[in-house]
Amino acid sequence: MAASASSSLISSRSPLKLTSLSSLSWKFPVSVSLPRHQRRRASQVFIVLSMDAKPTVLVAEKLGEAGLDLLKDYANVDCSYNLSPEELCTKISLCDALIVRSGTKVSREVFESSGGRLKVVGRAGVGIDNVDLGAATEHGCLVVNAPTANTVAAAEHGIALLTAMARNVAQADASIKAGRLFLLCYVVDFIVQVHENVIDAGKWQRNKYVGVSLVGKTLAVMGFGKVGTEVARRAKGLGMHVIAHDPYAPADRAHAIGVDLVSFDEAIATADFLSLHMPLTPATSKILNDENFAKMKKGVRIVNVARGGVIDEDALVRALDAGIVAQAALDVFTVEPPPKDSKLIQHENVTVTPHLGASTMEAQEGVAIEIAEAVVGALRGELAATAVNAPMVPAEVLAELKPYVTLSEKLGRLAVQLVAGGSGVKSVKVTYASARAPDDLDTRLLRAMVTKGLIEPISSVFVNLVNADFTAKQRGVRISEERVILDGSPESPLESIQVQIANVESKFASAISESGDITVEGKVKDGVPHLTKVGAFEVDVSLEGNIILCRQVDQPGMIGTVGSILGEENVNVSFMSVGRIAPRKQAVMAIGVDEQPSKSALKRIGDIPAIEEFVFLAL
Ligand SMILES: NC(=O)c1ccc[n+]([C@@H]2O[C@H](COP(=O)([O-])OP(=O)(O)OC[C@H]3O[C@@H](n4cnc5c(N)ncnc54)[C@H](O)[C@@H]3O)[C@@H](O)[C@H]2O)c1
Ligand SMILES: O=C(O)[C@H](O)COP(=O)(O)O
Repeated sequence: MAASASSSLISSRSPLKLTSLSSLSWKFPVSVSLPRHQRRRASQVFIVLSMDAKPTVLVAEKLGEAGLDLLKDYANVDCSYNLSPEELCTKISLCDALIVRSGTKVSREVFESSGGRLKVVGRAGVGIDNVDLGAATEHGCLVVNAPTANTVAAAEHGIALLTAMARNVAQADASIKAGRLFLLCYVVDFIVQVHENVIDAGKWQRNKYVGVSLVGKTLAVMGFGKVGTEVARRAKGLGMHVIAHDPYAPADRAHAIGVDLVSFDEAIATADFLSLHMPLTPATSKILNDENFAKMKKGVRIVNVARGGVIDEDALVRALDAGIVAQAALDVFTVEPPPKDSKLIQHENVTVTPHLGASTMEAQEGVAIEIAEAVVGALRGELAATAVNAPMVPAEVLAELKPYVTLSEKLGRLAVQLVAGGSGVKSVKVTYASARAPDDLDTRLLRAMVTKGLIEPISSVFVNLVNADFTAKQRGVRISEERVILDGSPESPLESIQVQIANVESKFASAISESGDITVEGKVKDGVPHLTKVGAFEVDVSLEGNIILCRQVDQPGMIGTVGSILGEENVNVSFMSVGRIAPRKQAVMAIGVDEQPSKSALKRIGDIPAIEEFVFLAL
């Protein structure tokens, strides 16, 4: 860099306090109701809500009491079950959060109908296939789930179905009861006596319901995640030989419990029993189909407590009829509830339950607490550990990155305001200088906040961690990241962050660095973000309030001249700093001001003969 760039801090006053949120009206989300300058100050990493009124949480499916109590401590809770899609769309515009289980479709229309107010969708359970994640992300709505509390319940239900199927428990039970019901038709005692013996004998079908043993049989667990692992553990306890297929599971985790990971084809070809525990994704949709049933051992038995859509249900009926599949035990269906005349449901070799995998008292209490905590945390602006459509940043990492999060957003905000009207921002580079190893610094949050800073001042879009990448892409802004690895102590996560906008003109020519890009750089000093470089000029001004940048010929009295104009205009100066190339040559003066100076004040500054250019930047 050509500039030797000495930098001097001239004056410092107490930094600005953030605008209090308490005055903000609850009914209007901050992103809609506030003047932009207030909104910026109030924004948090994630979600912005006022603090003087409670948010509203719509609970659209039955949730355990403990979870409801937690929600009620923080929010107005509207428990409205069995809403039609239209009713849900109508209600949602009055809600900040929505909690569902698997029975409610949270479609694109729901997000569109929310008018931007819906900030969190909480899925009280694992599967999020009923939530349109793409639409949630586009609308900046966080989706959180409760991924752990029902794992054991689902695994236990899988084992219950496995054992019940192998021993025809459901069929035998239904057969005995059906026989007794038939009896009610007979009114004459005498006839009843006679027929009872006949019918009971007919339904007491000990030969028909001879089952198969589990011990020594091969169980293929398809999807070796939380539930699959618990099923495998339990099946080992039943003396089964357990293999698993999961393209993403680490082999050592499987080995640790005596399970071999095998290919899909090997799993389906060798299994006596298949237990399905993968999520429903485009890759797993109808993964058990005619072609794959044909590869299975004749007489295979299948348990599904994952999602109905992973089986081609018509193909399963064909495989059952052909005897390829001896039996199936299903808790989940492509359409829930399935049609009454479904051939699959009616099939005598099929055992069904109405999506009961997670339905134990214990699991439902656990899920309710897990989701209520996640939703309340998200509404408070905390990063959720169970976020589905945003990076999960552990609380301790977040605490450490907090000032850099603010710095990133403000640098983005400054950089974009330096762009001359008419030049489109297309290419932005963020450079992180740090002594930390690259894998020891998660920059996703910082990138998202630079994006927020870049996009919010020039659009009406509310950008947060959820929709930052999507929004940038949609606007054709390419954000690249670079790491500069410094020597020294990796104690603090970052030394500096630089934001460069390429191929644009600047309304403040001095902001263009040697690379030809608008360049601003900042550091965190004593926990406070500072602007430390503009173009080639080193400055030092705390990033609070607003900033005036002036380029001037370095000469005595400039600070006093500008300072007195601002004083006369009742504008409070918080910081002043001059970065110069060499004494008496070009210099950039950065002035931190609490208030926005009037047009006349700015004109008076511009009229100072030594000032060659200046710009006012709102933070
Ligand atoms: N019936 C119920 O009430 C009930 C209850 C809990 C969970 N579930 C469902 O069970 C499934 C598993 O839940 P979980 O909590 O174990 O989830 P999980 O994310 O912990 O595990 C899913 C596993 O599937 C694996 N996987 C992904 N694609 C795969 C593929 N193509 N082939 C094989 N494996 C693949 C993943 O790597 C992961 O290890 C989910 O669909 C969930 O919705 C149902
Ligand atoms: O994905 C899940 O968590 C299970 O399928 C449970 O769904 P449910 O909450 O509707 O019982």
